[in-house]
Amino acid sequence: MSRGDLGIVEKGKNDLQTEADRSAQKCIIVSLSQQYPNLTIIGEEGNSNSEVPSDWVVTDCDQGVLAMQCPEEYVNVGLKDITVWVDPLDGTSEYAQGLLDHVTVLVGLAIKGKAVGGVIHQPYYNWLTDADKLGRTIWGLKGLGVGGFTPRAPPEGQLIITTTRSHSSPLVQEALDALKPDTVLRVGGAGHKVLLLLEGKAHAYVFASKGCKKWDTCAPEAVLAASGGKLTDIHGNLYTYEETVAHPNNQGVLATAAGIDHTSIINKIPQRIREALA
Ligand SMILES: Nc1ncnc2c1ncn2[C@@H]1O[C@H](COP(=O)(O)O)[C@@H](O)[C@H]1OP(=O)(O)O
Ligand SMILES: [Mg+2]
Ligand SMILES: [Mg+2]
Ligand SMILES: [Mg+2]
Repeated sequence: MSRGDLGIVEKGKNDLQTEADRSAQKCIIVSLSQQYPNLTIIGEEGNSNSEVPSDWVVTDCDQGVLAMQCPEEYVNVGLKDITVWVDPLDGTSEYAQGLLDHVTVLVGLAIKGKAVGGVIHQPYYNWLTDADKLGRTIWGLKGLGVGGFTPRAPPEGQLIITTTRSHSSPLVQEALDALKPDTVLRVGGAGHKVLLLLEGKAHAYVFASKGCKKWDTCAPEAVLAASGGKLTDIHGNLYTYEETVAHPNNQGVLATAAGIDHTSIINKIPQRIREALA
């Protein structure tokens, strides 16, 4: 970004990759693989086993998190049960347009195919308002809770929905119309939208479209679940995250904040949309 050249590569229609996506992925994958050899890690930007500068490699752990009691159900988990899903830069389209606070870095942890843990790092949080306090890191583990931030409930008596700003379609709009929201917040990134749910700025995240992939939803799903919320496909089914699963989330995304009735929102999705995303 500061070099003035993002190194953009077009991977497909409305699907960019920048040098930041490539570099962040190398940093995360090399760091995790050095600390945990043989860990299965799947990153959005393909294989990244290349050399990286030594000061990119993270060799320490968060002592505050390590000091916590590991929930009983994870004590005996083996390395082969774990799949880590890395989205090194979520919200690339917005990043390329300079909407930097839409960007997050997502690391999701699945055990036997279930999304149970995740980190959502927002590197440019506060960039326009308080540059001295730039960035924040939110993590969650089902059974333990959310750290780095205190979730807040969305306002009662209204429905605020967050959705895509750069990947809309007539079907996406039709789903929103059916839900009759008071307000629609169109922002970039799956991580950013789930942060809006955690912050109490939106009640639901609705994306009745293909396009998101497993690395977009694994960490957000786990952090949201750790806070009491829920992320599923448009039919209300959980995605699974085992190593062999297909990457695309072809049945869309529907997520709700803690305390919001997920099923009642699912039930308002018109049949026509369900069939289109069957
Ligand atoms: N059609 C698509 N092609 C590629 N990526 C998509 C598409 N739709 C959604 N995504 C990914 O899901 C994220 C959330 O979607 P949206 O911002 O449209 O709500 C996007 O930032 C992008 O992740 P990424 O930026 O990591 O490539
Ligand atoms: Mg991408
Ligand atoms: Mg993404
Ligand atoms: Mg990405």
